[in-house]
Amino acid sequence: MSEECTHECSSCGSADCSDRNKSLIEKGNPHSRIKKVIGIVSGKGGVGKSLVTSMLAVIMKRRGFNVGILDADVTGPSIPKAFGIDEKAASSENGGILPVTTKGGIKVMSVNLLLENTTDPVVWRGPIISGVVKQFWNDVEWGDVDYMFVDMPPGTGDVPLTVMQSLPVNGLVVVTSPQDLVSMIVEKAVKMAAMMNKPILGIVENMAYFKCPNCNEKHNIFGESNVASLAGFYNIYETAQIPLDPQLAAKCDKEGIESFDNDYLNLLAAYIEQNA
Ligand SMILES: Nc1ncnc2c1ncn2[C@@H]1O[C@H](COP(=O)(O)OP(=O)(O)OP(=O)(O)O)[C@@H](O)[C@H]1O
Repeated sequence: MSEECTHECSSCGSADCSDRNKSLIEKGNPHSRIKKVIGIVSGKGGVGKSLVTSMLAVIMKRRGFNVGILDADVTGPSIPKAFGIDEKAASSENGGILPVTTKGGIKVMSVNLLLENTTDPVVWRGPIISGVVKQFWNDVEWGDVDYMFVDMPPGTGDVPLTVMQSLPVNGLVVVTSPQDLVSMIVEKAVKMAAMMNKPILGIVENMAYFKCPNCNEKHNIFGESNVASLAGFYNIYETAQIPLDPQLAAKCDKEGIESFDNDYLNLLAAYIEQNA
């Protein structure tokens, strides 16, 4: 328990109190049986968090598990597009919401599966957005899910904090770009995880290098990587690198992420299976 704890959870400002975090965990839907929850976080937006969430989900599905993706990035939802989902979420006979299942059998819930027009902006304040994420947990009938990947909002603000406190997150994967590593933005995400008592299962350095299709040489466009030293400093065992890859971008942006064929995240997925 934190030294600052006032034993009054509704007004106490201590973010690192384990009792407080436990008490805020949502119950979930009676028709959901979710075994492990893995949050995918980043220090800032646009570094490839949705891409990593989607790839890890696809790998776990290929390994034979029941997989779900809860798109908690409510103002910038990218998951339905990556999987080419056109349909809308339907209501269940129990009055809950049913997730949409991808071609490959992954269950997905995202605000874009509820909006009439997917290009409509979500202009909601933090507490409303946090409420939506809790509804995705409590009102969606997920059924059997071995691994639930949560695409978290970027940064260390109100909504990621609520997600970490409200969902029973077993571990986090931090996604970073090479520039983030230098600017220390990623360390804020790493330190937030420690404050919330959430283990970091791995760091993914995205857009780490470019491999020339002509000469096959690796180019460190943004300089030498220091992901290994950062991971060592914070005792994070597993690191992975994803290069800048136009084919991957095409799959992510044009509805084909389930057909990717690289092994960039295979070791991290195996580590998650063993340790989450
Ligand atoms: N390794 C990569 N190679 C090529 N393009 C990439 C790579 N990683 C991500 N991209 C592209 O960068 C864009 C942003 O990726 P993505 O949506 O996964 O980021 P994000 O961190 O989830 O963003 P946001 O925080 O806005 O939700 C996408 O168009 C994606 O295709």
